[in-house]
Amino acid sequence: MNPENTAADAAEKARTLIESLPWLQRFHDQVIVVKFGGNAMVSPELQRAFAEDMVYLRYAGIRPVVVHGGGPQISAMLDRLGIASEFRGGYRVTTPEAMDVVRMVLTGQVNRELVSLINEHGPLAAGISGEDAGLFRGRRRGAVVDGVEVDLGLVGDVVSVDPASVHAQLDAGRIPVVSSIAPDLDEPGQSLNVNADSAAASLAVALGAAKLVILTDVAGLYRDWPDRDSLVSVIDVPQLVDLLPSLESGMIPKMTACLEAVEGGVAKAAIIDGRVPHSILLEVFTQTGVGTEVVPAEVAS
Ligand SMILES: Nc1ncnc2c1ncn2[C@@H]1O[C@H](COP(=O)(O)OP(=O)(O)O)[C@@H](O)[C@H]1O
Ligand SMILES: CC(=O)N[C@@H](CCC(=O)OP(=O)(O)O)C(=O)O
Repeated sequence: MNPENTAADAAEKARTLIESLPWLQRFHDQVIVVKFGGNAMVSPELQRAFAEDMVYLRYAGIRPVVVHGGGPQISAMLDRLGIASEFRGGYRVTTPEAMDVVRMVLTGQVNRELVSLINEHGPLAAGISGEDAGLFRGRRRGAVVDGVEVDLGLVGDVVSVDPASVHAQLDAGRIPVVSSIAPDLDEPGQSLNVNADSAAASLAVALGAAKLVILTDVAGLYRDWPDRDSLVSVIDVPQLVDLLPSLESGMIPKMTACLEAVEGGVAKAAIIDGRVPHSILLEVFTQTGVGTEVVPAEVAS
């Protein structure tokens, strides 16, 4: 082996490590809410890398909070059970029969799997359903599709958050892993299906998070989807408000969530490619970040 190459490699590694110093300082003891989308958790390797990243953030002195999705996993279970389901405006039309499956898959399956993957590194993760300890309270919502109001069934928005249970886990040094189900404020005993991007934004605001990071299965937001040359690296709130009506399907709840988070005081929301292992480490610890960042107007201008 050439000793000069070895020295150059070592210098490069040291540069990469030291580049993280300002971010370690910036995010020390800060909450970062990470939304892990169902489409980003498609392989065991990606799930494993995600669990490692959460443990890495925790030992780097950051307070990660995970909110997970599971849309494809819910669809697969509904298919197996022969229950029809469709998406309107990016949201799943949820019948009472489908609601039982949504809750079973999110809280009973996906949440458990993520908790146990993180806990392979030590007893760090604690699963919390949005229904536990009054964490979320929801209200039914519809959607407007092509100018027409659509009934989504048992789909809700989070209208209030009591973050005490999440704070308690964070203060105990744990990594909370949250599923996006909310009790219906208007109908006791009824649960609502909340889009996980939207639940993550509500939680990020309530926790006063420094950042919301959404992992999905594309490199970020494309201005002219599906034109791969139109990836947006930074967009501010007024620009996003202008763009939102032209967006389609899964990007509608995602970008609405980023908007709500930043308008609610979260300094930055990022959409990044969860198919790239460890992409969140690059987003948190490097100057340039990856994917699309949503920032308040005064930061971008
Ligand atoms: N403008 C856009 N930019 C990027 N992706 C888009 C856009 N419009 C629609 N999409 C679609 O949104 C999908 C991501 O949303 P979704 O499937 O709900 O992901 P997740 O399960 O991570 O929440 C992408 O895979 C892509 O097909
Ligand atoms: C209302 C609504 O659409 N809820 C979602 C909840 C899961 C989710 O958001 O999962 P992803 O993040 O993987 O898309 C659903 O039923 O699929």
